[in-house]
Order: sequence, then C-alpha cells, then structure tokens
Amino acid sequence: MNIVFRDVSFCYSNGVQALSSVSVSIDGLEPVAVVGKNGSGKTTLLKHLNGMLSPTKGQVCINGVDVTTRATAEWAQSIGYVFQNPDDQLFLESVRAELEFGPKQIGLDHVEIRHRVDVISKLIGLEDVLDCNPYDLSPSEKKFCAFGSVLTMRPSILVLDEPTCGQDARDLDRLADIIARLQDAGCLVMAVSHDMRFVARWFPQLIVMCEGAVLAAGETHNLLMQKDLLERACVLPPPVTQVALGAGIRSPVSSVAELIRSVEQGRNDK
Ligand SMILES: Nc1ncnc2c1ncn2[C@@H]1O[C@H](COP(=O)(O)OP(=O)(O)OP(=O)(O)O)[C@@H](O)[C@H]1O
Repeated sequence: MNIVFRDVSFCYSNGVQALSSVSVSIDGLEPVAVVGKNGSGKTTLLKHLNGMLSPTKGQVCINGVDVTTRATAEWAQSIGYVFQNPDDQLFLESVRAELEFGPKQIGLDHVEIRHRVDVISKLIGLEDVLDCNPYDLSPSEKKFCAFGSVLTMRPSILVLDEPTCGQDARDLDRLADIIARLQDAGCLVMAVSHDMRFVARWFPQLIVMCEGAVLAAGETHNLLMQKDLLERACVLPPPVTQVALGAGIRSPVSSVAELIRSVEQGRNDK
C-alpha cells in the first residue's frame, strides 16, 4: 500500500483552514496512528482518503491513483471509514442488515454475503445478536457493529476515528486482535486517536499533527521519545515512556518490557 499526500491544503466552507500544505507518505501495511491536539486536522486529513473531502490545493494518491479521479462511492468499496460515533454510521433495523448492506450494494451473491457476515460477526463478537436492532446494543457493541459494517466490504484501507473511545479492557483486546488480523490480511489500518497507550502498543507508525500541519511521521517508538516534538503537538506519551524520559533513558521505550530492558542495559553499561 502506498499513500501520498502531496502539498495538501483544505479549507472548510466556513473559512477554517484545517490543513496547510501537508506532505506525507505511507508505505506498507504497518498500522498508522494520527495524533495531535483537538482541532489539529487529524480527521480532516483521513477524510481525504476516500474522497469524503477533496483538497483545496494539492493531491492525495493511493497506489498512484489520484483520489479525486474516482467517485466516493467507488472508493467506499476499498476504503472503509468508521466514524467516532457509531450513531453517525448505523441506520438499519438489525446488526445483520448493517453487516449485509455494503456487500449487497456491490452485488455479491447471497452465499458470499452469508459467509462474510458469519466470519465478521464472530470477529466483532456480535454473532449472538445478529437480529437485534443496533440501537438496543451497548455503546461498545454499537462501535463493533460499525466496524463490522465496514469489514464485510473487505477494505484495503480501514480508517478508524477514535476507536478506543468508550471501550473496556476486553474490547481493547478484541480491537487489537482485529487490527492484527487485518494487517495479516493485507489491509492498512489507520486511526485517529488520543489514546497514547493503545497507539504505542498497536500502531508502529505515527503521524504527529499540529495546527493543520504534519510535524513528523515515522516509527512510533522513535517519535514517542522526542519530548520537544510531542510538547509542540500537545501530545503526552504513554506513562511508561514518560517514566523512561524522566529517567534520562534515550533508547525507545513504549512498553514495560522495554523499560526493564533499558534499565538493565544501563546497569550493565556502568
Ligand atoms: N465540518 C466542519 N466545518 C467547519 N470546520 C470544521 C469542520 N470539521 C472540522 N472543522 C474544523 O477544522 C479544524 C480541524 O478539525 P479536525 O476535526 O480535522 O481536527 P482533529 O484533529 O480531528 O480534532 P479532534 O481531535 O477534536 O477530533 C478544526 O478547527 C475544526 O473546528
């Protein structure tokens, strides 16, 4: 997978300049998180991936294809977008209908649709509530239903807006499992998130934004050690990284295991 944002600017109709000359590229399938303070342009950036928004200036290309050269409906078949609030996404009378909707729209036969609903409903943990109305689900189940409605399309890029919001520890494990499986299946997962623990653990690639610009992009474990960069973006690294930075450790630390290793290494070096 190759995504290129080339000198992209975007201005909303009310005059808000949400992106200013953003140039960044993404290569491969390692999950990418976009972080930065509220209003820094994270969601606006990712909404350019399926043509929901089009650059006021510049160009977004996916595998060499300019996004604006195809209709949003066409991109929707290969680029899934899961909104922060599932109520903005779910509109049908049952979980099953939500999961079937996309595949039906692209004319898949009923055997294939049933197969996809079977596989995805188990993956998202909703196989026992397929006939329930999504509005009767818990907030977390609703969120997984929204994931599922996109996953049955087998997207090649999945964009998640604040996926961990309102999820408990078990949900986070399920989410992490889904992200890992998608990578194995050849899907690039990109997420907007303020949850730096989750980002540090499951997103090896990071884009750091501030005031409509990309401040840095690269490997998460390296960028998380750049105190000045994160301060500029108003991003707090996860607690374990803060401990490492406070202790003057320079090697990347984004997990307790890495912290222990770095401390032991420091002792051995003395
Ligand atoms: N539909 C819209 N119309 C007008 N302005 C908007 C719209 N959506 C976002 N904005 C503005 O564009 C800027 C960037 O917003 P965006 O939602 O992309 O930021 P964000 O980094 O995703 O923020 P958050 O972390 O709060 O979700 C902000 O100033 C925001 O108020």
